[in-house]
Amino acid sequence: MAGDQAIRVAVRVRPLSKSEGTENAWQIEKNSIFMLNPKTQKAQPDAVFQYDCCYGPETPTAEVYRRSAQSVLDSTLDGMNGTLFAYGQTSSGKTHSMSGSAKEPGLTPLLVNDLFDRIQQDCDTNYHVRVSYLEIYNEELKDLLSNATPHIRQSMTFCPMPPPHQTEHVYTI
Ligand SMILES: Nc1ncnc2c1ncn2[C@@H]1O[C@H](COP(=O)(O)OP(=O)(O)OP(=O)(O)O)[C@@H](O)[C@H]1O
Repeated sequence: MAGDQAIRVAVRVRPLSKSEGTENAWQIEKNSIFMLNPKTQKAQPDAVFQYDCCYGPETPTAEVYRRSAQSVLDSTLDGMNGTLFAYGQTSSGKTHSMSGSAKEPGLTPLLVNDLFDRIQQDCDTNYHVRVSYLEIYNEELKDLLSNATPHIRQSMTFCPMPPPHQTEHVYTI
């Protein structure tokens, strides 16, 4: 558990695409999203949604990681279970936030790099790191690390390997 809550919910709003126009339908203030009246562009006080964190399009993934994901790693290294997942409709930015790109790495590579940095700093402890990568789509489970999806395995090069005497890697497929 990070902080005083077991579950924390953050909202990240992506930039509008060209087809979506230029006028925002919302406004972020602290941890709240206000829906705007389309005519007046003013916040509608009866349409306010509160979350643990709200991020607008200007917030880089590294900041989202620092404020909303790093504490999950902290808790996990303290022996607790932690889960970080993205949820949203198609095109809302899940892949951008979780996987990202070489230019702006997502929460997964940022967390994995952070994990191995911390493992490297702790010479007194043996760590087992297990990785599985699954997709559930239309109620079908796909193993993304199997030989059937080599392009995905090849793309997983973000993780620097620490010296073998410090860490044992067990890839559970
Ligand atoms: N915070 C952001 N900043 C800039 N671009 C973003 C951001 N979030 C998403 N995008 C862009 O919006 C588009 C849709 O995002 P993405 O593919 O991550 O959505 P998704 O939720 O994974 O969609 P799907 O469920 O269909 O796979 C992509 O072109 C992505 O680069």
